Amino acid sequence: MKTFTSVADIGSLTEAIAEARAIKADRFADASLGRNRTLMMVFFNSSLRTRLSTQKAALNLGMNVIVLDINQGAWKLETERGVIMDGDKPEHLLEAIPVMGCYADIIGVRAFASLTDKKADYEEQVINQFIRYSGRPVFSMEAATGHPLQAFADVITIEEHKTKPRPKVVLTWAPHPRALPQAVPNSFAQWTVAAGYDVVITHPRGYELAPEFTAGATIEYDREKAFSGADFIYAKNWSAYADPDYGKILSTDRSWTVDTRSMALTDNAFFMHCLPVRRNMIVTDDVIESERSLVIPEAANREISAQTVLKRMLQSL
Ligand SMILES: NCCC[C@H](NC(=O)CCC(=O)O)C(=O)O
Ligand SMILES: NC(=O)OP(=O)(O)O
Repeated sequence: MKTFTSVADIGSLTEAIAEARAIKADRFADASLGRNRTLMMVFFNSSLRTRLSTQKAALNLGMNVIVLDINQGAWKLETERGVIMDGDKPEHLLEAIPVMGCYADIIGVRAFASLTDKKADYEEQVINQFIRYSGRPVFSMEAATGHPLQAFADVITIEEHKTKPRPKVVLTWAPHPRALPQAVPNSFAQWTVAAGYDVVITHPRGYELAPEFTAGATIEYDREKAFSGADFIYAKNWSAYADPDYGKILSTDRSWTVDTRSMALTDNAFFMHCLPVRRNMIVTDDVIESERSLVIPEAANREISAQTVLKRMLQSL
């Protein structure tokens, strides 16, 4: 595997899930595969889980790991070509990327959406430059439009907890005080449809996601109807995708907060969220602390999704 940015890169999802479960059963089976190989993780944005779980996965495979926080200690990077660099950014991505490629065998990139330039975001201009100019296999640690390591971990988690072959999986928008990217819901929709689940997406009008990510899912504006009979509730905030409101907050309606009343509409559903989560905005304390909450198992499976991807990339070197 040379790139990992979308579900298409993983090939057969059934095989990938089986491989992930085998890795989980014996995570040190390939402890020498990464010997003398270096993972470089490049962060343009903050992280807790991705940083720790991906490093842990690399260590399980015997790799060395370098972490670069672009906004803490590195030169500020210009990302656009043609800009006269007389401002506050001393280095251009077009030099920085091949330099990073000199020191790494595999590169992971976290670069969130700007939420101001929809074209640049949906063309994935930052991670695509890494793919083009680093000369190394590159994987997304959440880029502008997707978070595939999270969605892969979420699908592994659903596989571990489902009690029917085709569970009803509901992605629900929930309120948040800041404008957040569409990356997590985009990937969650893409991967759960690929996994063959009955996928329903519910949100206030105006929050429609990009159709290329939601194809195969049902959009249900009636939240009660969406929650009815659900086996899994996956909550997430995102900002508007549709023009002219791209990147904007259209609602902070707290009647969309997931609480015990809305969970009572479901078929005793599990609650899921990628974390970090704002309690009592996205979900109440009671629901996230309930025995049906899967937020910690999801985070634990981030090590497994990362290890599956790194293993395949190491095998391709
Ligand atoms: N990687 C998981 C989510 C990352 C990001 N959340 C955030 O930025 C939350 C920040 C806050 O709550 O202020 C997102 O939604 O894409
Ligand atoms: N879920 C997730 O990606 O968490 P971090 O942003 O903390 O890495």
